[in-house]
Order: sequence, then C-alpha cells, then structure tokens
Amino acid sequence: MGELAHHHPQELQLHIPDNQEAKEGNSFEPTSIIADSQATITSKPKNSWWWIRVALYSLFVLSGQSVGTLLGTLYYKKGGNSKWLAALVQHGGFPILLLLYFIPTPKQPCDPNNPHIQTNPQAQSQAQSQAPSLKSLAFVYLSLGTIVAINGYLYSVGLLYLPVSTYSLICSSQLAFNALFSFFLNAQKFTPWIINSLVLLIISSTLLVFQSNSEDPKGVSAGKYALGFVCTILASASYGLLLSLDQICFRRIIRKETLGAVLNMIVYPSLVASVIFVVGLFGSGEWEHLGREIEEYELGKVSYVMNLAGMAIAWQVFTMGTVGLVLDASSLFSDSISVVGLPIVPIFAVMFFGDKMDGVKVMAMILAIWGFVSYVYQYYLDGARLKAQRASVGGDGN
Ligand SMILES: Nc1ncnc2[nH]cnc12
Repeated sequence: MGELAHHHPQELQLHIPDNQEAKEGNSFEPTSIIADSQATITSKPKNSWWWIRVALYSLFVLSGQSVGTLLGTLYYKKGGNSKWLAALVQHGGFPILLLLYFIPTPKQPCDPNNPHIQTNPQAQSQAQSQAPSLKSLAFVYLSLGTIVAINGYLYSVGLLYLPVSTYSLICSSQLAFNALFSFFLNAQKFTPWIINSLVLLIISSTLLVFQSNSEDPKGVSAGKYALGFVCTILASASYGLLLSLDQICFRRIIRKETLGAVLNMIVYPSLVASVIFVVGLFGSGEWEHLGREIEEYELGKVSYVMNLAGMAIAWQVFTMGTVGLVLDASSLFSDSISVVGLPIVPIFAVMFFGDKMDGVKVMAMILAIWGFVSYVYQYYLDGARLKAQRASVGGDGN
C-alpha cells in the first residue's frame, strides 16, 4: 500500500531523543528547533492546511457519529436484534477505505527557510532506520483490534438495552476516561481553557438525561437495563483507552504523519475486530436468526440492507475523522469532538423521527459549542505563542 505523503513528511525527519519526548509529553511532534516548553497541546506550528484537515476530520466525526447512531437505533427499533451483526457492521466496512490509499495527497513543497522541515539526508536515513519492525506493528494492530472488538460489542449491547438519550449520556463519560488516560499515558497538559471545555461538554451531554423517553426500547427488564448501563460505561472506558493508545502508537511506534498511517491504524485493527465479530456471530448462534430478522424487518428487506450499508459507511467516516484527529491534534481533542456531537443526535431525531424540540436540547447544543470553542481557542493560543517564538528566532512565522 502506498504511503502517500499526507502532512509534512519532511518534518518527520527530526529526531527527538526519548527522554526529551517523555518530558514534553505530546512531543513526538517534530518540533524542536525552537524549544517550546509552554505549548499545552502541541508545539508544531499550524498552517492553514492543518486547520482545513482538522475541520474536515471534525466534520467526519460529527456526521458519521450522528448518522451511525441514528441508523443503529433505527435497526433495533424496526426489528433488528443481533448485537454481533450491529458490531460487525460498525467496523466491517473498512474495505471502503482501501480506495483512499490511492488518493494522491499534496506533497508539501520543501521550504529551506522553514526550521521545522529537515532536509538533511543523514537525518532522513536516521528516520528510516527508526521504522517499526513487523513484529511491533503486528503487536500494535492485534492489540488495538482486540480493544476495538471489545469496545464495539459493549456499545452494541448498550444501544440495544438503553434509551438513546441515556446511552448518549453515558457515552459522554468517555471524555472523562480519556482525560484520565491522556493524563497518565500521553502526558496531556490541562489548561483552564481545556478544563473549561471538558466541564462544559460533560454538562452539555448530562442535560440529555432530561429528554423525554419516547425512544425507549420497549419491554426491557431491570436486569437488561443494568446490563446495558454497565456495558456502555465499560465501552466508554475502553474507547477512552483506545484513543490514548492510538496516540502513543502514532508518536512512539509508527512515527509517520501520512494518510497511509491513518488508514493502517484503522484498516488492520478493524480487520482483527471483524474476524472476532464473525466468530461471535457464528459462535453465539445469532446468525441462525438473521434470515427471520430480514424477513420480518418492519421497513422491508431493501431498507434492512440499506440501513446496514448506511451504518457501515457512516462508522467508517466517523473512524477516519477520529483517528485523523488523534494524529493531527490529540486523542483528547478527537474525543471532545465526538462528545460535541452527542447533542446533535437528539436534534436530528427532531428532524427525522419527529421528536419534540425543547429548551434542554437547545441548551445542550449551546454548551457543547461553547466547550468546543474553548478547546479550539487553546490551539489558537498555542499557535500564536509559537509564531511569536519563531519570529523572535528569525523564522517566517508561517
Ligand atoms: N485504531 C482505532 N482507533 C479508533 N477506532 C478504531 N476503529 C478501528 N481502528 C480504530
């Protein structure tokens, strides 16, 4: 598969010794001609191409998550019942991404005045010799794939037994779990703007619990409700862990900022997870009921297939956005965007399922946007500080 140049391939040539990386936390990022001990998020300068990518990935997360969750709810509401199938559909659509390996991405022109771009052939060959071994890549993808599988199955159980509002509420705890893992595993720094953003996002999604329960699954026993609750909490924790591990793997093992690296980080774990789901589907005997399920689906057979195909595409779009944001920004930023998206689901439910619009939903949305802006403002501050530092050492401030 072609490792197409996606970001700034030349920047990757700059080696930062491990002990320095550990100190700077988020700092595989090839920074460091300018020592930037104060940058809170990343010490890499952000150009307009970076902002465009981040905006695009954020759009992928928001749209993929909303459509995927709504179609997942529709599947269960209209007669779908297979947790293994729902999980498989969520991750098994990865072959669609294979086409992206062939997209030519713009190569950054080599700017000899840019101190962040390393053109020294010796440094380039040093970077090549740091390429991860096949064994470590296999270990990374197998481990991440197993976590993806556990996570996908737990989410499937949660969505089956919980009302979508309660489900979304519990899902927002993934941000708290991710903040915890990011602190310990990624040495994430917490500034007042970031803390403000996290608090607002958590309050915003907490408001979702006050929604009407018109969408509750019917006839769920207290035991199954409790099971749905516990599974969703565990899913949120494992998702927070997954994103933090993605970040570590990118920065310590993969050490490449290419579209190919993003795709590999999705395709191989998804392949592992899909194999586990297929084994689960057959091992659990759920596959035996699929024939009847498709016959009895309330919207008809064609809609059944379209529903599952739509879910598969939506979740791939979401995953592309999520993993892209982990590489370009951080796992915490990526997770924040998906929590910003949680109040969007009830708003769409107003449009598509005829749910009632109320003040709580609007309030949740406003708080989510405020939280998001607060986080992005931190990026702006870091960028401005870096520009000033670069200008003071004679860089072009780009
Ligand atoms: N590495 C990964 N991180 C998050 N979600 C994924 N889905 C498939 N692979 C993934």
